Amino acid sequence: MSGQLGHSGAARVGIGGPVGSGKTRLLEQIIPRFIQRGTNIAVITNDLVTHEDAIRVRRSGLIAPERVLAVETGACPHSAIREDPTLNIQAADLLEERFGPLDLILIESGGDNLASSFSLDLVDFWLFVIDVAGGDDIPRKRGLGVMQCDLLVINKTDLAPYVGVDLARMEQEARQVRNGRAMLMTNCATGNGVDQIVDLIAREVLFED
Ligand SMILES: Nc1nc2c(ncn2[C@@H]2O[C@H](COP(=O)(O)OP(=O)(O)OP(=O)(O)O)[C@@H](O)[C@H]2O)c(=O)[nH]1
Repeated sequence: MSGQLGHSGAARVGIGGPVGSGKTRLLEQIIPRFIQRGTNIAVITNDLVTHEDAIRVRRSGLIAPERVLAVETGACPHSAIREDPTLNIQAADLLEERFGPLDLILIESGGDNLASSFSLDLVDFWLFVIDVAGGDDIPRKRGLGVMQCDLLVINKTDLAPYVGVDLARMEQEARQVRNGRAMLMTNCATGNGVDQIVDLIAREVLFED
C-alpha cells in the first residue's frame, strides 16, 4: 500500500480466501482485539445467496450487531470484491454515515478460489487466508490471491499433524513464492498468531505505532 488512502473515511481491509479456510473465524479473533485498542470499527460480509456470515458475526456478541452489514454477491463472489465492488463501496459508505468517523472497516469476501483478489478501489490492504488442511501444495500453485495479497495468512496450523503437513516446509515454500512480502501463520481456533496480524494492520494501514 502507498501510505495514502484512495478514498475518504475509514481504512478498508479485505479478507479473502478459499471456502472454509477460516476467514470468519479470523474476523471473530480480530474484532475484539481492535475494539480493545479503541479502534472504531465496522464489518461487511459477502455471501453468495445468504447473510450467514453476517448473522454469525452479529450473534457473536463481539461487536454491536448494527455495525455488521451483509452484501449478497449472487453467483460470483469475486465480482463483488473485484470487477464491480459498487455494493461493497455503498455498504462501506453507509457504515461511515451511520457510525463515522470510523477508523477501520473489515470486509470479508465470500469463499472463492485461489485466483480471487480485491479491487484497490474497494480496499487499502487485503489479506488472503489459506489453511493447512487445504494442502501444503497451495503456496506452490502460485494463485493470484497467494501472490498478490498484502498479507498471506496460513491458518489452522494446529491441524498439520493430522493432515500430514510439514509446517516448516509449507512456510518456507510460501516465503519463496511471496518473495519477501508479508506472511503469518495462525491458529484461529485459539487465536495464536492473531496479535501479529492486528499489529501489522495497525502499523501498515492505520499508521499507529
Ligand atoms: N482446527 C482449526 N479449525 C479452524 C481454524 N480456523 C477456523 N477453523 C474452523 O474451520 C471451519 C471454517 O471456518 P470459517 O471461519 O467458517 O471459514 P470461512 O473461510 O469463513 O468459510 P466460508 O465463509 O464458508 O468461506 C469452522 O468450523 C472453524 O471453526 C483453526 O485455526 N484451526
